[in-house]
Amino acid sequence: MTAEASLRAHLDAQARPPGSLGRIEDLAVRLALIQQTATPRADRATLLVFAGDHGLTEDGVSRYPSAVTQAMVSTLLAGKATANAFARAVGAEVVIVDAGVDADLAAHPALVEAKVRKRTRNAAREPAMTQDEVERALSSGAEQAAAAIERGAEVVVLGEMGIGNSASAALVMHRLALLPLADCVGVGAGHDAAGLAHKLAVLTRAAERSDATEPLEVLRQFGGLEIAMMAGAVHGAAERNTPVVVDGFICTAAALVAIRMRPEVRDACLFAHRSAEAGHDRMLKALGAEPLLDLGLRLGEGTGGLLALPLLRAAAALMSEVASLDDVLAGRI
Ligand SMILES: Cc1cc2ncn([C@H]3O[C@H](COP(=O)(O)O)[C@@H](O)[C@H]3O)c2cc1C
Ligand SMILES: O=C(O)c1cccnc1
Repeated sequence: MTAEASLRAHLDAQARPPGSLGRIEDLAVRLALIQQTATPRADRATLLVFAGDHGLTEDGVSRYPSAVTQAMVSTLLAGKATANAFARAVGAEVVIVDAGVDADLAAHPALVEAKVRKRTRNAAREPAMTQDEVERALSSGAEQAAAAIERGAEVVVLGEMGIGNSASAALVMHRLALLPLADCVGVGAGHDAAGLAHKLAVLTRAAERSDATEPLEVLRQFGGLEIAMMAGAVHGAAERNTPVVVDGFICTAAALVAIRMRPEVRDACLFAHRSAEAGHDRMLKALGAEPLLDLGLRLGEGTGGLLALPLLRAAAALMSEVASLDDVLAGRI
């Protein structure tokens, strides 16, 4: 019997009708296969929020100014952002990683200083990163995942904060999912119709600048420092048999890069939710992923990933805490 078949047989023998927990059973099996144990665990979770700024904001791709990134990083460090509230609600450690915020940030116990540079270059005019920068961001992201796992995390949840990053993610999706740019661009943090049309026009110019389709080059041309670090974190977690929870649109674009670079890491990725951002559903389909939740979220920061954590914990508990029907019927409980 394969590992998967024996895990399924274990669930089928439990004191309930076989298959009665639907996709929670699939999730339990996935967790066991990723962690390579019949008794997976998801109690200890770390949310890594990667923060970075984008040169593309110079051309007005976001409704909000770049300075909001730094302001939200301060808010996350003060424990007052939505991600902090959700992390407390579900029980998860929060670590903020400065991947490329366009400001000098004061030291803080919850802040990891990993700045590769202050913001990316403007991808509408030139490659967002150099080869050296993109490689440093990837390896730093892997190091952050490794450090969280070293501290005891059984699950890594990815999140991001970076004004303009839905534009960068749309370009990445366009090139790696091979979908028309208009199908990849959405309102992000909240454009009106004119703002969305302008964003598409700027990104059309960016896309005309390079015909890259190879994942590392797409990341270098169009990505962000926080997107590259999240891709590296997917690699770092997968290498350590640790499930990595993928949040919304921007996070999924990073996972797409990570998976196109190393297809085997797909197995470690758990897709938390279907974002309301236009394009996310198509990107999930391109990855063959069916997310756990569909709540109309479009925030980022890892908020959707945190909301999926209780499902992971229930699925892990299912594997090890439920009696078999044989034991129940034989009066052994
Ligand atoms: C106050 C505020 C808090 C946020 N938290 C996450 N995002 C989200 O919005 C940004 C992406 O949208 P765009 O590409 O349109 O700028 C990212 O920072 C993402 O995490 C926020 C956005 C804002 C304005
Ligand atoms: O889906 C997301 O993660 C998202 C959507 C819009 C803006 N920021 C994040």
